[in-house]
Amino acid sequence: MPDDLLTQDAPATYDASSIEVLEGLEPVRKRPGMYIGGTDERALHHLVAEVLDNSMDEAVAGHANRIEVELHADHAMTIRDNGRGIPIDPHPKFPEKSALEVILCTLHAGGKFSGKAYETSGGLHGVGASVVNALSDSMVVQVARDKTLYEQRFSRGVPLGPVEKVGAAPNRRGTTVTFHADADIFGHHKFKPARLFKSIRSKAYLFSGVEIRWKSAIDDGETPQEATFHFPGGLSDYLRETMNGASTYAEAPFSGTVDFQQKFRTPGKVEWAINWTPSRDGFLQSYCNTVPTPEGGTHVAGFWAAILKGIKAYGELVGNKKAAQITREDLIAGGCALVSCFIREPEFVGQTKDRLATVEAQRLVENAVRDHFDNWLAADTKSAGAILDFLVLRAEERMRRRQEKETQRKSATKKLRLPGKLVDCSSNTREGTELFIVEGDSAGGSAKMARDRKTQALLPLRGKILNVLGAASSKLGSNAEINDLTQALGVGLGSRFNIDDLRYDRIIIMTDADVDGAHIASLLMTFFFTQMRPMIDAGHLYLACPPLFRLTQGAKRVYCIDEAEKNELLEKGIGGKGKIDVSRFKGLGEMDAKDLKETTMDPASRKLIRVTIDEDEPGETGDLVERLMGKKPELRFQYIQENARFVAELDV
Ligand SMILES: Nc1ncnc2c1ncn2[C@@H]1O[C@H](COP(=O)(O)OP(=O)(O)OP(=O)(O)O)[C@@H](O)[C@H]1O
Ligand SMILES: [Mg+2]
Ligand SMILES: [Mg+2]
Repeated sequence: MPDDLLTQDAPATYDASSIEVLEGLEPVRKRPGMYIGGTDERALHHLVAEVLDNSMDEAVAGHANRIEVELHADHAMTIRDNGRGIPIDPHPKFPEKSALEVILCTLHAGGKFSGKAYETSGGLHGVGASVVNALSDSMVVQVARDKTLYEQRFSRGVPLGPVEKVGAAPNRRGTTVTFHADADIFGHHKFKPARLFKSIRSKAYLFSGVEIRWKSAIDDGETPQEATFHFPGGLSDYLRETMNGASTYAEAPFSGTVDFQQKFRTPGKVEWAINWTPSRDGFLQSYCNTVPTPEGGTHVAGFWAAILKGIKAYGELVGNKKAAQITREDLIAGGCALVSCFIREPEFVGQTKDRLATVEAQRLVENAVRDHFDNWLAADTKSAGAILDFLVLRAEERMRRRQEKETQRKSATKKLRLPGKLVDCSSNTREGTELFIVEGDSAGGSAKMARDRKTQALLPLRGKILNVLGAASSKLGSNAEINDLTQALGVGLGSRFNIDDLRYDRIIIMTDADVDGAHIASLLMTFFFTQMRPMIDAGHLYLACPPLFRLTQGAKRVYCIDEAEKNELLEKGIGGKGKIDVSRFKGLGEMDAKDLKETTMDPASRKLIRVTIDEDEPGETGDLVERLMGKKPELRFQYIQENARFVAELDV
């Protein structure tokens, strides 16, 4: 599409009045971590993602079809699109300022809150552009609109002058942002051409309606200094490229696109591609509105649910009884998958948008993929058979391994000296067993009655365990609480840790829903992270989510995780008769066994959070420990709080 065609299509309603202001700018330079997850290399590259995402949003909304990304010799970055251009007319709320200035100098100013100017955008907070501006020692924004070229310059978030007309732009429109990251913030970190190249290329795969041009003045010896990306083949091409010639069970990947509008009468779509291979570990890369979500989220949960249900149903259809044993774990092991969804008003965890939290996405993606998968399996019986056999094999292997461990556990249990206060479960196999690490003895009381004796064990911990990050390893061995814990788990510390010795399937930290509880949980997580990391990697560590409130109305009883949920329910009503009675649990000990079981312990009704670590980014893990254990308790608490609200990775 040539530029002028796009110009004619642009609706007249996208102007300053579509930009809403919710709050003022200030803390970005003081606390960059809050907005871009740190000040390291990953955070630096996130600046480019923010500006590029804004151009991608223009493209996905149908207003731009070309984006140029350029890395200059001085490490400044330019991102240019041929979209509508950021509005430059005076903003209705601040008549003395242009919308451009409001957008770049105000947090929470944006055109993506209402869905009027954009339908399914990656941007949603109205924060990205202003954050990049605040963290750049120089930023120049040029807007070509109405045949005129406008420009405004900034330094560290402060305008150096008003927006000015700098020339004519008869055949051009769009936004050009050039910024230079502030070394006061990012220190010695510099842009890496290879990293930029990779993320830009993936953007082009995610939206075939855009052409992205890459240019770099810096030669790293491996990355092309110029390239043009346009991939009409979308995700299945991307998957083929990513799998890099590995042999696969299906001849062609199972891939497709479903338009939610057509199918469910709601805006958005999902695109996916998956194939299984014997020759490498599986992976899943997920995106929402072209924003990478390395930690997955609801769209990913929906995707795996569709695949799992589909393959099991197919197994039943062809009379393969063993298909019923397949779990999500088996699917993931050799499955290489890409999932990209576009939804309206996505909810992410944090400004770096690592995880999608929109509940709706799970149902939409699952339903969309499920139909297609059933048809695909039925149509290509050769591939379907090969995949089914492979997955059944994986399931059997997994069960055999577990069996071996169970036998080991039995004999290990006899030999082991178990701590006196451990309330063990009666099952003598590891499969399906859980250890609840509970805070305080009083909680232990109701937990004892609430537990399932066969599969649920309890270990009450008294007081706060040693702040192990500060302690030398030699001190660890002499700490009584830590000794009890490692004995109960059946494992050694650090290099002596062997995951096969683990005596339980799930280790669940269950602490009060208050600051102290959060502190203890973070101490424990840090301890596990530094001493028993493979246990976290293999997905054995969980946080329980005890509720904070109980609402009773006549015979009706409901529980709420936090203040917000309580208020919402009080407003909506809970469907009982008479007055609503609110009780707040000060700690686990205040809950009776029935409450505790129903809300926190019973696998049928509880919520659990699986503790995970983002492996991709080396900077990340350090951050986690720092955030959990650093000098600021409020950050720790925030971490727990943020995560405690997220319940997408529900217990099954
Ligand atoms: N390249 C662009 N073309 C057109 N409008 C833009 C462009 N970049 C930014 N905008 C406008 O500026 C607003 C603010 O951008 P900003 O990145 O600060 O927030 P956002 O994209 O709304 O949300 P997020 O903080 O999640 O990125 C956008 O909502 C959009 O209206
Ligand atoms: Mg944005
Ligand atoms: Mg903004």
